[in-house]
Amino acid sequence: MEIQTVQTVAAIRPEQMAGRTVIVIDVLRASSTIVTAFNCGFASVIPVETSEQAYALRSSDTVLAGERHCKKIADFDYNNSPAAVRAGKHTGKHLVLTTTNGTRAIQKTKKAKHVLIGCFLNALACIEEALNKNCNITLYCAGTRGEFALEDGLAAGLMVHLAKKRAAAIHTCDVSEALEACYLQMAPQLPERLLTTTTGRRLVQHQYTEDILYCGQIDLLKIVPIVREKRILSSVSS
Ligand SMILES: O=C(O)[C@H](CS(=O)(=O)O)OP(=O)(O)O
Repeated sequence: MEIQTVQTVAAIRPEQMAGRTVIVIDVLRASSTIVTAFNCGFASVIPVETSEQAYALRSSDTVLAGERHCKKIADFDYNNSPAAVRAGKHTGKHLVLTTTNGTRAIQKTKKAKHVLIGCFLNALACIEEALNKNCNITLYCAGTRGEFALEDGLAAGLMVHLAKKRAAAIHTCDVSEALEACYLQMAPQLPERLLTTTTGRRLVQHQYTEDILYCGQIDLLKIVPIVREKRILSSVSS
C-alpha cells in the first residue's frame, strides 16, 4: 500500500484520485466543522459551491453554514465555524456547507474510490478507516486560496506517522516524508502553533481564535465523515 500527499487543490492529478482512498484535509476549518457537525447530531452534511445553491436547499430540516473571506454569509445560520456549530443541538438535521477551499476540494474528488474527511480532531480514526479500505491513499490538502496551508500539511504528516506505525511496509512519497518530519518537530507546540499559519493569522484577525485552538486538538473524536454521492455521512470507528 502507498500514501501520497497532495499540497493544494490545483496540484491534484487524476491518477492521485482514481481507484484510491482520498482524505480531504482542511483543518481551518471545513474538515473540522464537518467532523464536529456529526458530533453535534447532524445526520448529513451537504457541501455546495455557491451561496445560491445553499439558499435553494433551505428548509425546516436544514441549517446553512459557510463563509466568504472568513465572514459568515448573509442570512446563513452559522459561519464555517466548529465553535458555532457545536453551540447547538441539531439531531437529525442536515448541514448545508459552503466554504472557500474545503468544499471546493471535496467537489473535485468525484473520481476517487472512497472519499473521507480528515483533520486533527479525527486523525487516528480517519487514517485507520482509510487503511481498512485496502486501497492506496491520497492525503489531499485543501490549502488556502490556491496556496499550501501549513496546518493541512501538519495533519497530513500526523496521518503519515500513524499509518507507518500501523503498517510498517507502507510506501510514502517525499512530500509525505517531509510533512511527517515537520509534524514531529512541531507537535509539542500544537495547537498554539496554528495561530501563526497564514489561515490562522487571518482567522485570529476575525476573532476566531477559539476555532483554531479547538481545531488543533488531536484525536478528540472517532467520527469519520465519508462522501456518498452529493452528501457526507458519518461512520464512527470502534
Ligand atoms: O474560513 C475558513 O475557515 C476558510 C477561509 S480561508 O482559508 O481563510 O480563505 O475556509 P476553508 O474552506 O475552511 O479553508
